[in-house]
Amino acid sequence: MAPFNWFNRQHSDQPSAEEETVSSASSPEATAPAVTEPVSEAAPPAVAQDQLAWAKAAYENIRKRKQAEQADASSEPAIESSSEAAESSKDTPDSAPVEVVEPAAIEATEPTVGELDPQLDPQLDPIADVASSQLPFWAKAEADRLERLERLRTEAIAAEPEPSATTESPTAAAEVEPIPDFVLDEAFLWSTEVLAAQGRRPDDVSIEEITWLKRLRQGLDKTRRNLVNQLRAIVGQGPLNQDAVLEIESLLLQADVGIEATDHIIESLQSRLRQEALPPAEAIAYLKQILRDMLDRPLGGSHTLSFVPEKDKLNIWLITGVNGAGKTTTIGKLAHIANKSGYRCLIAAADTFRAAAVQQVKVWGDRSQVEVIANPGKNTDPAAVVFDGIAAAQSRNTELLLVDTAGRLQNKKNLMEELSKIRRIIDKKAPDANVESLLVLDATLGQNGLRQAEVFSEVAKLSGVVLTKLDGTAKGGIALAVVQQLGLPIRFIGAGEGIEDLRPFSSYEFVEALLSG
Ligand SMILES: Nc1nc2c(ncn2[C@@H]2O[C@H](COP(=O)(O)OP(=O)(O)OP(=O)(O)O)[C@@H](O)[C@H]2O)c(=O)[nH]1
Repeated sequence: MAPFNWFNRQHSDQPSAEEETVSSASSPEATAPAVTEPVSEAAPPAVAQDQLAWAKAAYENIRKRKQAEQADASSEPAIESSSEAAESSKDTPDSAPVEVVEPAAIEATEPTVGELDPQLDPQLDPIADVASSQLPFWAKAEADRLERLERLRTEAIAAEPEPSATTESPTAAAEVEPIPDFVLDEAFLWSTEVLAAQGRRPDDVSIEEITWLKRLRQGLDKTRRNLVNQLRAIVGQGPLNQDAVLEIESLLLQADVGIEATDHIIESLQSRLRQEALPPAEAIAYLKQILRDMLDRPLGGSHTLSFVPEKDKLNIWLITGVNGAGKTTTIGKLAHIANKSGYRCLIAAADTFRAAAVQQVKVWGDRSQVEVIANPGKNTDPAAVVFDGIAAAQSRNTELLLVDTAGRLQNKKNLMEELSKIRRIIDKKAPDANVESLLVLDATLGQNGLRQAEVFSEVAKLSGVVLTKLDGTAKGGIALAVVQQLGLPIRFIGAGEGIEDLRPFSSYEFVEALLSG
């Protein structure tokens, strides 16, 4: 299965027709559109049924592609013993076999509604009386989703067997296995909802995309559970009032959203409240719209085409950030995507402060099969490395030159001078190049990361942010704080140490991962 590629629509920042409507009517004053809310937010049964059909089609398409790949692979001579294969699969975490969980076992691991919402009345058993209209909207949505998931498992896994299976005994059909590397769980259903709500077709969805969305959602799991549980308790009390809004304010601050972004969100909510009381489902949908508008605002308020290097032209991306934020890893991931997307790419190892940093960049260059331009001497002038990198790029018609720069914050003045000198070299040596200056920010640092970003934004003429480590303990609110306080767009997010664990940022997917329980 092809990894993420800049030229296919394997990510969702391209607005679908529906989403375009949303973004053009996306001012907070507009009523939150139902069309882009995943069906789990108490959608009418017909939409839920469509969603189930979509999920089944996506699962079936992925399974057919997987089986075709396996058939191709089995027709090639075996090159690894099973132990070697197990060994090699350890190197690429994404391909590490994920347990194939039988539907019954999935039942056991699927958290019940009570587990999801500890503050909820444990007597509530939405599955038992799903028809009951007395249920709060979120409990009904939860029950709908669990019911859909159950049907998805039974219908999708027991779906029509492949033609090869029908020629064998009738029992063969019943033994049609689920996709070996793929768990058909609640996160799968959520991922298909997010992709379907953005106008994607079930036949163009890949395992990588679903895996990515599951990992993003998992990384924000703790924040989401806390936010959603408490939000539901607040909005479940009826129309939002001022006390409720103040409770939401403290929730946002706990999620690392920061004062400025929180104030903006609260003001938007209150201005809507002055117009009319918000029913619970609309309150959460409206809050999502506010967050999406904030995240898209640095892009001019509407969706933008993917942030991709211009073909047949020199693009120079300066990668800045403090040591440990994930700069080198991000350079390796970007080089990998560029290489797989058919760009001629080069890396310039201009973080010469530590010899180990140059060596580390070379390791990622090998992994992504992209050449690294470096000066072996000690304490080489970074600007000289950039000069050599540009010269090499120009002589080879390179399209993307990734420049690893110094990350030390110890001395802001030196850092400023070094980055300014690099920019002067670029402006002089490659005046026609498209230059981006991306700050790599460790999302787990929360507000501390924001202070780092402010320092860099003063010295490095930043044009965007890469948020890393969203698979870790990040609360996620830093994304809103960065766009609100620095006015910088988030261009990519990293959610893992593997070379595939970087995707273009999608405000829609991020907000769904943050707020869709
Ligand atoms: N879990 C997780 N770890 C990450 C991610 N990105 C980077 N890391 C890890 O964070 C650590 C620092 O990453 P580097 O790329 O070396 O960071 P750097 O900014 O280049 O720092 P220096 O190497 O000191 O210059 C490494 O252990 C990476 O594997 C991510 O998205 N998720």
